[in-house]
Amino acid sequence: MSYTEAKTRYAALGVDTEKALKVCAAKAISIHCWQGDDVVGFDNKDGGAGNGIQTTGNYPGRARSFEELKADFLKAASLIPGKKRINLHACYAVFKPENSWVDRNKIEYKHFAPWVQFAKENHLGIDFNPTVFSHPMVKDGLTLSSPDKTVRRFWIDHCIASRRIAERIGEELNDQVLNNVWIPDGFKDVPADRFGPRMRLKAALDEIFAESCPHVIDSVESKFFAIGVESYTAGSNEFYMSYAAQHPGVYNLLDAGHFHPSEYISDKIPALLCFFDKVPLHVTRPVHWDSDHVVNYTDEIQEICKEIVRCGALDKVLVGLDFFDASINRVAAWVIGTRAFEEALLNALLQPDEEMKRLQDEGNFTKKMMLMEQAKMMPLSDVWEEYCRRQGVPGDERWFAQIEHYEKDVQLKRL
Ligand SMILES: C[C@H](O)[C@H](O)[C@@H](O)C(=O)CO
Ligand SMILES: [Mn+2]
Repeated sequence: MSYTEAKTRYAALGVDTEKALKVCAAKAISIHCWQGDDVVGFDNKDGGAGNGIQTTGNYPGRARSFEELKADFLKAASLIPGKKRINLHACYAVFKPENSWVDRNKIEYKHFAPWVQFAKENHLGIDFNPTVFSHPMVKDGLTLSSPDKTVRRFWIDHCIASRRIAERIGEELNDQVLNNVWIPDGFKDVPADRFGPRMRLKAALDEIFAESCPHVIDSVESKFFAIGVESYTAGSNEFYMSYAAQHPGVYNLLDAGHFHPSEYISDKIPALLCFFDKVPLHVTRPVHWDSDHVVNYTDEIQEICKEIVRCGALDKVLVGLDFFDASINRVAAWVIGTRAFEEALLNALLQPDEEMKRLQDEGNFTKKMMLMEQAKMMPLSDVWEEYCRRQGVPGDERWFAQIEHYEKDVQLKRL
């Protein structure tokens, strides 16, 4: 079927494909830089991801420097339709002879100015994160909730420094920058004290968020469990949700992989939208105990996008991606995951939502179900191809040939 025929088919359901194409293209997706190098960063050359975070796989061609990461990111971006931001972690500070290495509690805007230049050159927004892992100051698995004052001080100073950097990035780009705090703190086994670490974390957050940063949107990211912290995490969902509810301007970030395996963030989005004017997300694909597989076009990704659209919340839900897979080509992983999200977003924009809501409110659940099922059979792929054509990227699997060439000509030469 051609786009013109698809347009007519959708119009019969009351769906305007032209509007969907425009809205989809305007929604910015924050693409995480850390997929390109297995969350290693530039501030700890001999180290890798650790102390609360783990990447598995040994596929060749990992980006090892600022130049390589930028090149890989641009290659991926050239194959992805839609508006893009780049999500940076503090461990991606760019150290140069004139801006030599400093520890994380001493980082400054100058270490990220090269990223801002990159963003300006490529029309990207930027988001930011303090890096509270992969560092010797993670003591006994704890950071901001540690009983050791020196440990807490180090990480509070790092988070304050990160927030100031995010503020300056926002000033430079004349934009709002999401600055998201995630910490790995928790216990493998049943804790003797669950309250103390959370009270220390609460006090640390109060210090971190004390300064006014008008260009920063603050968020805190909960996690239910991880390998090595199976029994308890200090930053649980209830903890951060309550913190955000009491601190206007701080938001509870929902990571799709950080909940009980049968809990879905698609249902949490409309719940939070009843109370918060922003809902930041980490879109990822959980598989059993792992929270960070590459996003695919799954039922839950489709539901997440449907909720964003149905709630009229495209401006309120801040979409960031969060996956890292070192077992496949890392640039392809970016492209597959981000395109999958874009496909799901376009699909969500093509649903006959008004009609289905009306049927639900009238109690006509039979017809609502019929329409919901019918919508699954609509010619999404023709609209997708048209979207990609207008965005100047391949609509079908032909993008992959470009990755194969890039792998051969660039990535494999890094060995
Ligand atoms: C690198 C990210 O900050 C990290 O993935 C975090 O967001 C997370 O989800 C940890 O599981
Ligand atoms: Mn996350």
